[in-house]
Amino acid sequence: MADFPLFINMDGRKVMVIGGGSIALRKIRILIEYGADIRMISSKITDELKLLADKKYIVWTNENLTEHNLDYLAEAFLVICASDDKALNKMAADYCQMRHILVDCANPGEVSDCVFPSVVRRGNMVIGISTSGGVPALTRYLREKIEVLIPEWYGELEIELRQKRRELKMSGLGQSDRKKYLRQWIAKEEKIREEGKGQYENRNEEEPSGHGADGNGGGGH
Ligand SMILES: C[C@@]1(CC(=O)O)C2=NC(=C\c3[nH]c(c(CCC(=O)O)c3CC(=O)O)Cc3[nH]c(c(CC(=O)O)c3CCC(=O)O)/C=C3\N/C(=C\2)[C@@H](CCC(=O)O)[C@]3(C)CC(=O)O)/[C@H]1CCC(=O)O
Ligand SMILES: NC(=O)c1ccc[n+]([C@@H]2O[C@H](COP(=O)([O-])OP(=O)(O)OC[C@H]3O[C@@H](n4cnc5c(N)ncnc54)[C@H](O)[C@@H]3O)[C@@H](O)[C@H]2O)c1
Repeated sequence: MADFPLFINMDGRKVMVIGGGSIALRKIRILIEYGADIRMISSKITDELKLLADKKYIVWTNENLTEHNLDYLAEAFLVICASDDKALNKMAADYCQMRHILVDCANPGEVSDCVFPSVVRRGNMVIGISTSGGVPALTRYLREKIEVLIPEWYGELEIELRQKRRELKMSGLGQSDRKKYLRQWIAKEEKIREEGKGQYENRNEEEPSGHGADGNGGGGH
């Protein structure tokens, strides 16, 4: 059965990552972009992860998870099982499921409530792509296709539309009128940006700080 796509506010949510290898690093890099409160448990970790711990992006517990210290997981919102010890990953996943803690296991065939999608991100606008764990290479392939269709300026457009929507709500217009105006506004603003592409890109060069479209969260993993 296909997975249900649910967009979760991860700001300040506790995530426990088990393992300190390449998969843990990949997941942690993604989670940092969404403000999660990241903990990692593993006695051996990569240099990049050590650097992230030193810079306080993550809190590192320098020991291995065992059946005796599974309570490290107790307060987590999400647990990522990314150790190379399959039996340990399974034990941790079972512990989490008993307690209704979300769990994502990096190994195929293990207990998993969720997977990481591939992401096209333009500011607050997020497109998540997944094959429900089936073919990650297809997920990436589709991400690369969709990225071409959605220019960076959609992030800025979303911020402008947010304000417009607020104004429309305060104007006392009914919902169906608001919907009509917003759709017209989106089409108009999109056209302006598409037609003035060159000009628009130059404008961004003059204002390197930009206006909130902070790019793609999916690439390079
Ligand atoms: C989206 C992305 C996010 C991220 O994690 O970075 C992601 N995988 C990405 C890329 C990718 N991963 C792999 C390849 C090589 C091709 C291949 O081998 O297939 C490529 C493609 C490439 O890199 O070109 C290897 C791989 N991946 C998994 C396994 C285990 C298995 O299933 O066997 C193996 C085999 C390991 C082995 O053979 O040892 C499993 C998972 N990978 C997932 C996510 C979840 C399901 C996503 C979905 O529903 O589609 C899940 C279940 C993990 C989870 O639980 O979250 C990221 C795209 C980022 C981007 O946009 O560029
Ligand atoms: N999801 C994916 O995309 C994907 C891709 C490749 C591999 N995998 C699977 O994910 C797992 C991790 O892969 P990797 O490349 O990061 O491996 P890795 O060898 O780079 O890292 C494994 C880490 O697990 C740690 N570890 C081992 N036992 C532990 C314990 N009891 N408690 C805490 N940490 C412990 C090790 O110290 C090490 O840091 C593997 O089992 C692999 O098959 C998943």
